[in-house]
Amino acid sequence: MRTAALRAPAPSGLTPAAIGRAATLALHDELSLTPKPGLVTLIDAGSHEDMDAHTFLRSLFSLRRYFARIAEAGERGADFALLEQCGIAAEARMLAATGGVNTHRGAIFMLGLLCAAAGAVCRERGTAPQPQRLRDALRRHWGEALAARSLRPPRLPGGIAARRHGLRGASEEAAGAFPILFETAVPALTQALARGLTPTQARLDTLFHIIAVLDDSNLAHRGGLDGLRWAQRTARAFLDRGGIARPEGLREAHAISEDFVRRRLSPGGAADTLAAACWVRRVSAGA
Ligand SMILES: CC(C)(COP(=O)(O)OP(=O)(O)OC[C@H]1O[C@@H](n2cnc3c(N)ncnc32)[C@H](O[C@H]2O[C@H](COP(=O)(O)OP(=O)(O)OP(=O)(O)O)[C@@H](O)[C@H]2O)[C@@H]1O)[C@@H](O)C(=O)NCCC(=O)NCCS
Ligand SMILES: Nc1ncnc2[nH]cnc12
Repeated sequence: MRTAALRAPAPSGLTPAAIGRAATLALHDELSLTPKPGLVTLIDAGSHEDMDAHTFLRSLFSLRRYFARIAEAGERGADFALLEQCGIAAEARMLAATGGVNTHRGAIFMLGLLCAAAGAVCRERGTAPQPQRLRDALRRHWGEALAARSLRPPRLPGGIAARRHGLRGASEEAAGAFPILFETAVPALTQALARGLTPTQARLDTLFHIIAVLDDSNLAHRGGLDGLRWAQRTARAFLDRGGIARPEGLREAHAISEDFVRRRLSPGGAADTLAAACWVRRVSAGA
Protein backbone atom coordinates (compact mmCIF):
# COMPACT_ATOMS: atom_id res chain seq x y z
CA MET A 1 0.00 0.00 0.00
CA ARG A 2 1.26 3.52 -0.79
CA THR A 3 2.95 5.10 2.23
CA ALA A 4 0.68 8.10 1.74
CA ALA A 5 -2.32 5.86 2.38
CA LEU A 6 -0.75 4.73 5.66
CA ARG A 7 -0.13 8.31 6.81
CA ALA A 8 -2.51 9.50 9.49
CA PRO A 9 -4.36 12.36 7.79
CA ALA A 10 -3.34 15.83 8.99
CA PRO A 11 -5.48 16.77 12.01
CA SER A 12 -7.56 19.02 9.78
CA GLY A 13 -8.31 16.09 7.45
CA LEU A 14 -6.78 18.23 4.70
CA THR A 15 -4.18 15.84 3.37
CA PRO A 16 -1.70 16.91 0.67
CA ALA A 17 -3.81 14.89 -1.76
CA ALA A 18 -6.93 16.94 -0.86
CA ILE A 19 -4.96 20.20 -1.16
CA GLY A 20 -3.61 19.16 -4.55
CA ARG A 21 -7.01 17.98 -5.81
CA ALA A 22 -8.45 21.39 -4.92
CA ALA A 23 -5.78 23.02 -7.14
CA THR A 24 -6.65 20.83 -10.12
CA LEU A 25 -10.37 21.52 -9.64
CA ALA A 26 -9.71 25.28 -9.33
CA LEU A 27 -7.72 25.34 -12.58
CA HIS A 28 -10.59 23.48 -14.26
CA ASP A 29 -13.06 26.02 -12.78
CA GLU A 30 -10.99 28.75 -14.47
CA LEU A 31 -10.66 26.97 -17.83
CA SER A 32 -14.40 26.19 -17.99
CA LEU A 33 -15.49 29.76 -17.16
CA THR A 34 -16.90 31.56 -20.20
CA PRO A 35 -16.84 34.22 -21.55
CA LYS A 36 -13.35 35.31 -20.45
CA PRO A 37 -11.56 38.34 -22.01
CA GLY A 38 -9.03 36.91 -24.51
CA LEU A 39 -8.48 33.70 -22.53
CA VAL A 40 -8.93 30.07 -23.55
CA THR A 41 -12.29 28.50 -22.61
CA LEU A 42 -13.81 25.08 -23.36
CA ILE A 43 -15.41 26.55 -26.49
CA ASP A 44 -12.86 29.01 -27.88
CA ALA A 45 -9.14 29.80 -27.91
CA GLY A 46 -9.50 33.54 -27.22
CA SER A 47 -6.38 35.47 -28.32
CA HIS A 48 -4.34 32.29 -28.78
CA GLU A 49 -3.19 30.53 -31.94
CA ASP A 50 -0.93 28.15 -30.00
CA MET A 51 -3.34 26.57 -27.55
CA ASP A 52 -6.95 25.59 -26.89
CA ALA A 53 -8.98 23.66 -24.29
CA HIS A 54 -7.32 20.35 -25.26
CA THR A 55 -3.89 21.86 -24.60
CA PHE A 56 -5.02 23.00 -21.16
CA LEU A 57 -6.62 19.66 -20.32
CA ARG A 58 -3.43 17.79 -21.30
CA SER A 59 -1.48 20.27 -19.17
CA LEU A 60 -3.84 19.79 -16.21
CA PHE A 61 -3.48 16.00 -16.47
CA SER A 62 0.33 16.31 -16.48
CA LEU A 63 0.14 18.30 -13.20
CA ARG A 64 -2.24 15.88 -11.46
CA ARG A 65 0.41 14.75 -8.93
CA TYR A 66 2.49 17.94 -8.71
CA PHE A 67 0.18 19.97 -6.47
CA ALA A 68 -0.18 17.14 -3.91
CA ARG A 69 3.58 16.56 -4.02
CA ILE A 70 4.43 20.21 -3.34
CA ALA A 71 1.78 20.36 -0.60
CA GLU A 72 3.53 17.38 1.00
CA ALA A 73 6.87 19.21 0.71
CA GLY A 74 5.36 22.22 2.45
CA GLU A 75 3.91 19.96 5.14
CA ARG A 76 7.44 18.65 5.76
CA GLY A 77 8.86 22.19 6.02
CA ALA A 78 10.87 22.00 2.77
CA ASP A 79 13.03 24.99 1.88
CA PHE A 80 12.40 27.05 -1.25
CA ALA A 81 15.13 25.27 -3.24
CA LEU A 82 13.19 22.01 -2.94
CA LEU A 83 9.92 23.70 -3.93
CA GLU A 84 11.69 25.24 -6.93
CA GLN A 85 12.97 21.81 -8.02
CA CYS A 86 9.40 20.50 -7.75
CA GLY A 87 8.15 23.40 -9.85
CA ILE A 88 10.83 23.06 -12.52
CA ALA A 89 10.08 19.34 -12.86
CA ALA A 90 6.38 20.13 -13.16
CA GLU A 91 7.08 22.75 -15.85
CA ALA A 92 9.00 20.10 -17.80
CA ARG A 93 6.06 17.69 -17.58
CA MET A 94 3.67 20.47 -18.62
CA LEU A 95 5.81 21.36 -21.66
CA ALA A 96 6.10 17.67 -22.64
CA ALA A 97 2.30 17.31 -22.43
CA THR A 98 1.59 20.50 -24.41
CA GLY A 99 4.26 20.16 -27.08
CA GLY A 100 6.21 23.10 -25.62
CA VAL A 101 3.30 25.52 -25.06
CA ASN A 102 3.27 27.54 -21.83
CA THR A 103 -0.23 26.88 -20.43
CA HIS A 104 0.32 26.84 -16.65
CA ARG A 105 3.86 28.07 -15.87
CA GLY A 106 2.50 30.85 -13.70
CA ALA A 107 -0.06 28.55 -12.07
CA ILE A 108 2.69 26.02 -11.28
CA PHE A 109 4.51 28.82 -9.46
CA MET A 110 1.59 30.55 -7.75
CA LEU A 111 -0.63 27.57 -6.88
CA GLY A 112 2.46 25.49 -6.09
CA LEU A 113 3.54 27.97 -3.41
CA LEU A 114 -0.01 28.18 -2.07
CA CYS A 115 -0.32 24.37 -1.86
CA ALA A 116 3.00 24.23 0.00
CA ALA A 117 1.73 26.92 2.41
CA ALA A 118 -1.49 24.95 2.93
CA GLY A 119 0.54 21.82 3.74
CA ALA A 120 2.52 23.78 6.31
CA VAL A 121 -0.60 25.29 7.92
CA CYS A 122 -2.40 21.93 8.12
CA ARG A 123 0.57 20.36 9.88
CA GLU A 124 1.13 23.34 12.25
CA ARG A 125 -2.46 24.28 13.03
CA GLY A 126 -4.52 21.14 12.45
CA THR A 127 -7.29 23.23 10.88
CA ALA A 128 -8.52 24.00 7.38
CA PRO A 129 -6.12 26.78 6.24
CA GLN A 130 -7.77 30.21 6.35
CA PRO A 131 -6.57 33.00 3.99
CA GLN A 132 -4.56 34.95 6.56
CA ARG A 133 -2.88 31.76 7.85
CA LEU A 134 -1.89 30.86 4.29
CA ARG A 135 -0.41 34.30 3.78
CA ASP A 136 1.46 34.17 7.10
CA ALA A 137 2.88 30.73 6.24
CA LEU A 138 4.11 32.00 2.85
CA ARG A 139 5.95 34.86 4.54
CA ARG A 140 7.28 32.83 7.46
CA HIS A 141 8.59 29.85 5.47
CA TRP A 142 9.65 31.29 2.11
CA GLY A 143 9.35 35.08 2.33
CA GLU A 144 13.08 35.76 2.35
CA ALA A 145 13.80 33.36 -0.53
CA LEU A 146 10.96 34.86 -2.59
CA ALA A 147 12.17 38.39 -1.90
CA ALA A 148 15.71 37.48 -3.01
CA ARG A 149 14.35 35.64 -6.06
CA SER A 150 12.28 38.64 -7.15
CA LEU A 151 15.52 40.64 -7.48
CA ARG A 152 16.95 38.17 -10.03
CA PRO A 153 16.95 39.33 -13.67
CA PRO A 154 13.73 37.94 -15.24
CA ARG A 155 14.17 35.32 -17.94
CA LEU A 156 10.65 35.12 -19.37
CA PRO A 157 9.04 37.58 -21.81
CA GLY A 158 6.41 38.57 -19.23
CA GLY A 159 8.91 39.13 -16.48
CA ILE A 160 11.16 41.13 -18.83
CA ALA A 161 8.21 43.31 -19.87
CA ALA A 162 7.21 43.75 -16.21
CA ARG A 163 10.73 44.82 -15.26
CA ARG A 164 10.93 47.20 -18.24
CA HIS A 165 7.71 48.94 -17.23
CA GLY A 166 8.31 48.85 -13.47
CA LEU A 167 5.39 46.46 -12.92
CA ARG A 168 4.87 43.82 -10.20
CA GLY A 169 5.18 40.54 -12.15
CA ALA A 170 4.59 37.05 -10.81
CA SER A 171 7.82 36.94 -8.79
CA GLU A 172 7.20 40.33 -7.16
CA GLU A 173 3.59 39.37 -6.42
CA ALA A 174 4.85 36.21 -4.69
CA ALA A 175 7.44 38.19 -2.73
CA GLY A 176 4.55 40.24 -1.34
CA ALA A 177 2.60 37.05 -0.42
CA PHE A 178 0.12 37.61 -3.28
CA PRO A 179 -1.57 40.90 -2.24
CA ILE A 180 -3.96 40.98 -5.25
CA LEU A 181 -5.10 37.41 -4.50
CA PHE A 182 -5.75 37.97 -0.80
CA GLU A 183 -6.81 41.65 -0.80
CA THR A 184 -8.83 41.83 -4.04
CA ALA A 185 -9.68 38.41 -5.54
CA VAL A 186 -10.75 36.40 -2.49
CA PRO A 187 -12.87 39.26 -1.01
CA ALA A 188 -14.48 39.93 -4.43
CA LEU A 189 -15.39 36.25 -4.89
CA THR A 190 -16.70 35.96 -1.33
CA GLN A 191 -18.80 39.15 -1.58
CA ALA A 192 -20.19 38.22 -5.01
CA LEU A 193 -21.38 34.83 -3.72
CA ALA A 194 -22.79 36.48 -0.58
CA ARG A 195 -24.78 38.84 -2.87
CA GLY A 196 -26.45 35.80 -4.40
CA LEU A 197 -24.54 35.64 -7.71
CA THR A 198 -24.19 32.13 -9.17
CA PRO A 199 -20.68 30.59 -9.00
CA THR A 200 -20.20 31.39 -12.71
CA GLN A 201 -21.33 35.01 -12.30
CA ALA A 202 -19.19 35.43 -9.16
CA ARG A 203 -16.09 34.01 -10.88
CA LEU A 204 -16.57 36.28 -13.90
CA ASP A 205 -17.01 39.41 -11.76
CA THR A 206 -13.95 38.38 -9.74
CA LEU A 207 -11.90 37.96 -12.93
CA PHE A 208 -12.79 41.55 -13.90
CA HIS A 209 -11.85 42.77 -10.39
CA ILE A 210 -8.44 41.10 -10.83
CA ILE A 211 -7.83 42.40 -14.39
CA ALA A 212 -8.66 45.92 -13.17
CA VAL A 213 -5.76 45.96 -10.68
CA LEU A 214 -3.21 43.21 -11.51
CA ASP A 215 0.09 44.09 -13.24
CA ASP A 216 -0.50 41.14 -15.58
CA SER A 217 2.84 40.64 -17.31
CA ASN A 218 1.15 38.71 -20.13
CA LEU A 219 -0.81 41.85 -21.04
CA ALA A 220 2.36 43.98 -20.80
CA HIS A 221 4.28 41.48 -22.95
CA ARG A 222 1.66 41.37 -25.69
CA GLY A 223 0.26 44.89 -25.55
CA GLY A 224 2.89 47.01 -23.82
CA LEU A 225 1.97 49.41 -21.01
CA ASP A 226 -0.83 50.89 -23.16
CA GLY A 227 -2.36 47.45 -23.62
CA LEU A 228 -2.21 46.69 -19.90
CA ARG A 229 -3.74 50.06 -18.93
CA TRP A 230 -6.50 49.72 -21.58
CA ALA A 231 -7.39 46.29 -20.17
CA GLN A 232 -7.44 47.61 -16.60
CA ARG A 233 -9.65 50.59 -17.56
CA THR A 234 -12.02 48.36 -19.52
CA ALA A 235 -12.43 45.94 -16.61
CA ARG A 236 -12.96 48.78 -14.13
CA ALA A 237 -15.60 50.41 -16.37
CA PHE A 238 -17.47 47.08 -16.68
CA LEU A 239 -17.58 46.77 -12.89
CA ASP A 240 -18.56 50.44 -12.43
CA ARG A 241 -21.57 49.76 -14.72
CA GLY A 242 -22.64 46.98 -12.33
CA GLY A 243 -20.65 43.97 -13.62
CA ILE A 244 -22.17 40.71 -14.75
CA ALA A 245 -25.33 40.75 -12.60
CA ARG A 246 -27.34 42.95 -15.00
CA PRO A 247 -29.53 41.95 -17.95
CA GLU A 248 -26.90 43.34 -20.34
CA GLY A 249 -23.93 42.03 -18.30
CA LEU A 250 -23.29 38.86 -20.28
CA ARG A 251 -23.61 40.61 -23.65
CA GLU A 252 -21.12 43.25 -22.52
CA ALA A 253 -18.70 40.56 -21.26
CA HIS A 254 -18.81 38.87 -24.68
CA ALA A 255 -18.20 42.22 -26.42
CA ILE A 256 -15.22 42.94 -24.15
CA SER A 257 -13.78 39.49 -24.91
CA GLU A 258 -14.05 40.25 -28.65
CA ASP A 259 -12.17 43.55 -28.04
CA PHE A 260 -9.40 41.67 -26.17
CA VAL A 261 -9.10 39.18 -29.06
CA ARG A 262 -8.96 42.02 -31.62
CA ARG A 263 -6.03 43.45 -29.64
CA ARG A 264 -4.50 39.93 -29.13
CA LEU A 265 -4.54 40.52 -25.37
CA SER A 266 -4.69 37.57 -22.94
CA PRO A 267 -4.58 38.18 -19.13
CA GLY A 268 -3.01 34.85 -18.17
CA GLY A 269 -1.88 36.16 -14.80
CA ALA A 270 -5.44 37.21 -13.95
CA ALA A 271 -6.66 33.74 -14.97
CA ASP A 272 -4.20 32.12 -12.56
CA THR A 273 -5.17 34.52 -9.78
CA LEU A 274 -8.85 33.68 -10.30
CA ALA A 275 -8.02 29.96 -10.08
CA ALA A 276 -6.05 30.65 -6.90
CA ALA A 277 -9.05 32.50 -5.39
CA CYS A 278 -11.30 29.51 -6.18
CA TRP A 279 -8.68 27.27 -4.56
CA VAL A 280 -8.45 29.45 -1.40
CA ARG A 281 -12.24 29.19 -0.93
CA ARG A 282 -12.12 25.41 -1.38
CA VAL A 283 -9.30 24.74 1.10
CA SER A 284 -10.60 27.29 3.63
CA ALA A 285 -13.89 25.36 3.60
CA GLY A 286 -11.99 22.10 4.19
CA ALA A 287 -11.74 21.20 0.45
C1 LIG B 1 8.58 32.49 -11.24
C2 LIG B 1 8.15 32.33 -12.68
C3 LIG B 1 6.66 32.47 -12.76
C4 LIG B 1 8.88 33.39 -13.60
O1 LIG B 1 8.94 34.60 -12.92
P1 LIG B 1 8.57 35.99 -13.67
O2 LIG B 1 8.37 37.04 -12.63
O3 LIG B 1 9.57 36.23 -14.76
O4 LIG B 1 7.18 35.65 -14.26
P2 LIG B 1 6.26 36.49 -15.28
O5 LIG B 1 6.77 36.32 -16.66
O6 LIG B 1 5.95 37.86 -14.79
O7 LIG B 1 4.93 35.63 -15.11
C5 LIG B 1 5.05 34.24 -15.35
C6 LIG B 1 3.64 33.74 -15.48
O8 LIG B 1 2.91 34.04 -14.28
C7 LIG B 1 1.58 34.54 -14.65
N1 LIG B 1 1.53 35.97 -14.31
C8 LIG B 1 1.74 37.05 -15.08
N2 LIG B 1 1.66 38.22 -14.40
C9 LIG B 1 1.37 37.83 -13.13
C10 LIG B 1 1.17 38.57 -11.92
N3 LIG B 1 1.26 39.92 -11.89
N4 LIG B 1 0.88 37.87 -10.79
C11 LIG B 1 0.80 36.51 -10.82
N5 LIG B 1 1.01 35.73 -11.94
C12 LIG B 1 1.28 36.42 -13.06
C13 LIG B 1 1.45 34.24 -16.12
O9 LIG B 1 1.13 32.84 -16.23
C14 LIG B 1 -0.09 32.48 -16.94
O10 LIG B 1 -0.04 32.93 -18.29
C15 LIG B 1 0.68 31.96 -19.10
C16 LIG B 1 -0.14 31.64 -20.32
O11 LIG B 1 -0.45 32.86 -20.99
P3 LIG B 1 0.31 33.18 -22.35
O12 LIG B 1 -0.13 34.56 -22.79
O13 LIG B 1 0.10 32.07 -23.31
O14 LIG B 1 1.81 33.24 -21.91
P4 LIG B 1 3.05 33.09 -22.90
O15 LIG B 1 2.94 31.80 -23.66
O16 LIG B 1 4.26 33.28 -22.04
O17 LIG B 1 2.92 34.34 -23.90
P5 LIG B 1 2.64 34.29 -25.48
O18 LIG B 1 3.92 33.82 -26.11
O19 LIG B 1 1.47 33.36 -25.73
O20 LIG B 1 2.31 35.72 -25.83
C17 LIG B 1 0.82 30.72 -18.22
O21 LIG B 1 2.13 30.63 -17.75
C18 LIG B 1 -0.15 30.99 -17.11
O22 LIG B 1 0.20 30.30 -15.93
C19 LIG B 1 2.86 34.45 -16.61
O23 LIG B 1 3.10 33.84 -17.85
C20 LIG B 1 8.46 30.90 -13.13
O24 LIG B 1 8.28 30.75 -14.51
C21 LIG B 1 9.82 30.33 -12.81
O25 LIG B 1 10.83 30.98 -12.80
N6 LIG B 1 9.73 29.02 -12.60
C22 LIG B 1 10.85 28.17 -12.19
C23 LIG B 1 10.29 27.13 -11.23
C24 LIG B 1 9.91 27.74 -9.91
O26 LIG B 1 10.52 28.65 -9.40
N7 LIG B 1 8.85 27.18 -9.36
C25 LIG B 1 8.45 27.47 -8.00
C26 LIG B 1 7.52 26.39 -7.53
S1 LIG B 1 6.81 26.82 -6.01
N1 LIG C 1 -7.68 30.08 -19.73
C1 LIG C 1 -6.48 30.61 -20.03
N2 LIG C 1 -6.24 31.15 -21.25
C2 LIG C 1 -5.02 31.70 -21.54
N3 LIG C 1 -4.01 31.76 -20.67
C3 LIG C 1 -4.22 31.22 -19.45
N4 LIG C 1 -3.41 31.11 -18.39
C4 LIG C 1 -4.10 30.50 -17.43
N5 LIG C 1 -5.35 30.19 -17.81
C5 LIG C 1 -5.45 30.64 -19.08
